[in-house]
Amino acid sequence: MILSAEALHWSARGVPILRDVSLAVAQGETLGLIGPNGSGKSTLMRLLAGVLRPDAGTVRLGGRPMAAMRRREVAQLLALVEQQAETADRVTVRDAVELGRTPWLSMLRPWSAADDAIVAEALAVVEMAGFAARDWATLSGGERQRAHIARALAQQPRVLLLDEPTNHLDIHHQLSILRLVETLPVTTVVALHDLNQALNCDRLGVMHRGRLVALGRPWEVLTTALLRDVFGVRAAVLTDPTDGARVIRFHAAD
Ligand SMILES: Nc1ncnc2c1ncn2[C@@H]1O[C@H](COP(=O)(O)OP(=O)(O)OP(=O)(O)O)[C@@H](O)[C@H]1O
Repeated sequence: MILSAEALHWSARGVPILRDVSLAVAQGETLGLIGPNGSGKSTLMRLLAGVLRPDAGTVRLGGRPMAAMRRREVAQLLALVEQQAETADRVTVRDAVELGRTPWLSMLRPWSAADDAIVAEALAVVEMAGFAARDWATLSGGERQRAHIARALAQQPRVLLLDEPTNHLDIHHQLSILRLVETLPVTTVVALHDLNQALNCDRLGVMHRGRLVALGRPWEVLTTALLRDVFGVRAAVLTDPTDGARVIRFHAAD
């Protein structure tokens, strides 16, 4: 398993936020994390990324306890794109994306043309090549989100953690980012609110009140009973006549 969590607990000022969460993500897999607002998705992402330390339990990256790894080692293997992540300094988009190369640079391995190429490629795949010289502060919310993803890609991680990556994006860019996530040769954990988009993940984990209450293949997890009990909605499954794909339509619970 490339990334795993065993019995994670995390509290904020004595209030339990995450309780007894265990999961394992296989190499190359896309695991979707879903759950209502405040259910613990972002907290779990931050624990998996090593940004937060669990009060109890262990996160392993490539089989090794993350707590025993150096920050640089973790950053060479794993990148996190947080929700509403901000870059406060006055920088260009290219500067911000170049930061993704930091874990790979050293006195013996200074910036090179290869790094320029990696940064250019990362900007291109999120359709931001034309924005490289722009001031970060002038970007729209969706352009920032795509530039943050470019920064994470420039890091060339083996594991990519994306917290609501389609937030702020128009429908074209939502679909292109999700397609990118599916096709990237990396292991991905992605928190999503759109349950129809989540259906494309290999597996889904469902957070509810700080616990992981379901984990499995999307159609096995998203039962009408779970949608009612966890999300408080009534669901109807429809079939798209153009390609036979199933989609879920949601109604307020009766
Ligand atoms: N540092 C903190 N101090 C106090 N409470 C916190 C802290 N961090 C998170 N929480 C609380 O923990 C709960 C889980 O938050 P989290 O951000 O993980 O939820 P989420 O599932 O990502 O929600 P959303 O879908 O709204 O983004 C929330 O009730 C939140 O208010």
